[in-house]
Amino acid sequence: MSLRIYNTITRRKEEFKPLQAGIVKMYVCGVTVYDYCHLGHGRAYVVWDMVRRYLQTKYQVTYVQNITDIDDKILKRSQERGTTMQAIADQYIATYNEDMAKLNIQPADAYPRATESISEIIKLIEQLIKGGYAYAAGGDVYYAVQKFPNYGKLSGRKLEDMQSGASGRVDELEEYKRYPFDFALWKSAKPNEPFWASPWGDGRPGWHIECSAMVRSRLGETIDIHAGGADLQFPHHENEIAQSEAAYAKPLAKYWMHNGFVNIDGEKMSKSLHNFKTIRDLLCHFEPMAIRLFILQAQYRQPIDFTEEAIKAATKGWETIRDAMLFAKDFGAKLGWTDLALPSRETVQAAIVGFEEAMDDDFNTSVALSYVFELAKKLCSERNSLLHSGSTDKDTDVLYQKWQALSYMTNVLGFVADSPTQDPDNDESVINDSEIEVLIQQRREAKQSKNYGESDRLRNLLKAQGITLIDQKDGTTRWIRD
Ligand SMILES: Nc1ncnc2c1ncn2[C@@H]1O[C@H](COP(=O)(O)OP(=O)(O)OP(=O)(O)O)[C@@H](O)[C@H]1O
Ligand SMILES: [Zn+2]
Repeated sequence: MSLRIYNTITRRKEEFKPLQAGIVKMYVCGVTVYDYCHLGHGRAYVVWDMVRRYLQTKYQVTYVQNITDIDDKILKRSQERGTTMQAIADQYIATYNEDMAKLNIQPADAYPRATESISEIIKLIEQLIKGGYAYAAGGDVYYAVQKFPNYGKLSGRKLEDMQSGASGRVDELEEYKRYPFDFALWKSAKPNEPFWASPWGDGRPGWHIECSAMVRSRLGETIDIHAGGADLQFPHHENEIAQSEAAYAKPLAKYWMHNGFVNIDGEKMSKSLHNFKTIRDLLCHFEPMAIRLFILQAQYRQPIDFTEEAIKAATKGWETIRDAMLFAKDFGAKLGWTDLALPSRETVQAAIVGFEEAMDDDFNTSVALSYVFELAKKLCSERNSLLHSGSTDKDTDVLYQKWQALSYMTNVLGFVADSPTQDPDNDESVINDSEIEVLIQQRREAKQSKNYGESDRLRNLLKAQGITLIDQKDGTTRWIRD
């Protein structure tokens, strides 16, 4: 069987055929950097990492993921903290990288930042104005959605229906818009905001245009896979299509992929709903690979309900996989195994047929994991007999083949069994002073907005990491390490 991918734009599973033989160009929409990542973000990037790893077994993959470092939310956070947008962005890019490394997500081949792509963005906007798809008004530039006949082709929304369902209100900051669903490509500078010079005056780019410009500059006019969370289908990806396809008259991407949400009590985990668990918080209680397993137990398009019990259950599952992965390290010498390196696909091909069929069926990791568990349980039962009686009555060559197949599959799914050796003086799992200050500041903001649940959560989070807070009479907070 060959790989089939559910393509959001055609609404069906299609055989995957890259544009150019042997090569895959993949672009994933990245985070807006103004806070710690939560489990929903973790899911998105674990899923795209798994897709990338599986594609890497057959193709040469170039994976680009942008960083949105210009945005109202980043600006607001920088004003609250009395610092610059860049300082906020740098801080949360660093914490993003730390969290994702713990989940064993491979770094992207490039992480273009919006602030570093301004000239490409301006060029693209100029091209859209020239083509009659965009208009400048009052220092802003808007995309005229009615000029793009295919508007709505990804999300299946029609402008007529959207219009009858809309209240007709126009954002007061976008007063120059001619039509309610037009969207900003460039926003004129407001007082105390960072800005860049442009042919339309000082200002900053809108969100959607950055991805169109970065796909073009990093990967080209048409790419193989464009991916992101299901909430990005509309308006973000719809608008990216409108921009890029109007400018270059070519499809932006051949396959559009979208991951399902992590929900809590039936609602999307999100910062704005205050119902989120940060990856950092979860890593205080759970092993990173248990979180990775929790995410991959579901097929990537299905919703996942977050509960602590479900991650506890995934922890048990992970321990079985981990012990089986470590089988060769623990017993290989005793059994006379000499080659403990990761096997090639050719070596294990016959033993991974079911696993690959599941992965070929739109990356069905839920079924693929059943093949991992089948082998892991067998290896763990041998592990028990080796631990208790010091020997096994099984054919050691057969056991070796099982271990090789398991190693191959777990590697494709991105699991690592060895906990990284830690230098106690440079232990990333120990919260550092600046991270403590950030959490104290967040707690102060939570208290100011009378969100006492959140302020208690932050106090407990710090307590769990051995940090005790002492509130002072003057409103400041001191802290000590236990
Ligand atoms: N609960 C979730 N489940 C799965 N994916 C999510 C979830 N929340 C965000 N994502 C995905 O994470 C990626 C980065 O999201 P982004 O930084 O834009 O945050 P966001 O969607 O605004 O999150 P929030 O709603 O919490 O502010 C996007 O692809 C988004 O779809
Ligand atoms: Zn994007």
